[in-house]
Amino acid sequence: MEAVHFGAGNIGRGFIGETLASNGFKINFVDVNETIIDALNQRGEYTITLAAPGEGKIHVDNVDGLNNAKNPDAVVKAIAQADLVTTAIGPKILPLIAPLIAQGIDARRAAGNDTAIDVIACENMIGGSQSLKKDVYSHLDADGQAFADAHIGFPNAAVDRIVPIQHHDDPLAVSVEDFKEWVVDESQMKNTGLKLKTVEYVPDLEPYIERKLFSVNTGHATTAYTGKYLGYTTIGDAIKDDKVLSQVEGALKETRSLLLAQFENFTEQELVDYQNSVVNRFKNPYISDDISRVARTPIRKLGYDERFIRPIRELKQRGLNYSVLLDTVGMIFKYDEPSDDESVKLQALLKEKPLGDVIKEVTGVTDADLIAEIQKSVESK
Ligand SMILES: NC(=O)c1ccc[n+]([C@@H]2O[C@H](COP(=O)([O-])OP(=O)(O)OC[C@H]3O[C@@H](n4cnc5c(N)ncnc54)[C@H](O)[C@@H]3O)[C@@H](O)[C@H]2O)c1
Ligand SMILES: O=P(O)(O)OC[C@@H](O)[C@@H](O)[C@H](O)[C@H](O)CO
Repeated sequence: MEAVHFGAGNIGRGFIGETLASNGFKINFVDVNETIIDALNQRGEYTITLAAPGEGKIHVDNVDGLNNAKNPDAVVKAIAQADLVTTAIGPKILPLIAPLIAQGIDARRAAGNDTAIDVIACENMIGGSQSLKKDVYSHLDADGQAFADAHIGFPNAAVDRIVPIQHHDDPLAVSVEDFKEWVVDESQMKNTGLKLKTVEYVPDLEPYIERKLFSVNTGHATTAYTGKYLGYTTIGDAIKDDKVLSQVEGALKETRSLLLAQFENFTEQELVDYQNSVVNRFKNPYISDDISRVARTPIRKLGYDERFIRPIRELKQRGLNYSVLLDTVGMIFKYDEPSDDESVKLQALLKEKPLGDVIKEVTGVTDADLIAEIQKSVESK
């Protein structure tokens, strides 16, 4: 079996690659990073190290690399023959790879390959694969869309494993935490006969992606932005500070109350245990994770359906408390990191325009009361 995986970065090599290889796939990694693609082609294998006691090794082989900037035709050809397509490339990049996936689908149609296949976006976002589907469909004509309706699934997914920026001489080496979780919405699959070992298939992903995004990612981002505000540079150092820890616990208590109000899938105790284990993962002494990675792209993280604004909106709608989340949003607007284009853009916007306008622009919030509350939070920092 062959998989085409877009994004040979941290989570791509450090989690998706491991899972696909252990399920017997040959993996065609697609990326624009020449160093990584060349190394994959030269060696056809790489090693994952577990950032845990004993530092166990996982060997991934039967891999190669395709450079989509230099050789897009090879990517189209690979999709035409693939049994599975996955991505871990970042939400903002999905629209950029959609034309190639559409061409791959057209190539399957032209070759009469009507074997069902799924395209799974493994990104930190709600509705990632379905959002990619929209982008892909905008590059297909009516016949291509009908073919895709019949044979190509875009099941949403949630993936969870902390994989920091890597600092090794070997460009393929990747150090990851032991914990891993990959959940797929089986109701949106077309190739239901292909279920990967160690991946969980659920009839409705919403509770799982929201539990993940509003626990792991809200908690992680709260650690990062509060940590940066207090002068830290790594997640491990920040979470040792009681002020940071109590901000994280407060934010998670608020998202927990929302998850409990929304879903019947989890008991309060299950959510407490889940969120405690999440916070313990941030304390993992075997990992050094830069705040600049976890806080990256602050404008994306302030988005309408993202890890702060969505729970705040939904808590407000239910009359539940969101004061710690709101306080953290104030710190995101202060996030000033010259190496991060979105941070630079946000700080420039704040200089150019009235605060209320910037809040509307980046969060998409239209509720005047909530805009005023966010404004007050930013001004308090
Ligand atoms: N790292 C984690 O802990 C983690 C965990 C779960 C989910 N995620 C999600 O996975 C996605 C990737 O995150 P990451 O940490 O692996 O990032 P990363 O930067 O390490 O990897 C992204 C890869 O995409 C490649 N890329 C960028 N633009 C491209 C293009 N136009 N065409 C082809 N390749 C391109 C980059 O070269 C890079 O190798 C994000 O959505 C992230 O939220 C990350
Ligand atoms: O990848 P982002 O920028 O959406 O979020 C940064 C981190 O919180 C994230 O990558 C986590 O490490 C990951 O989601 C853990 O599963």
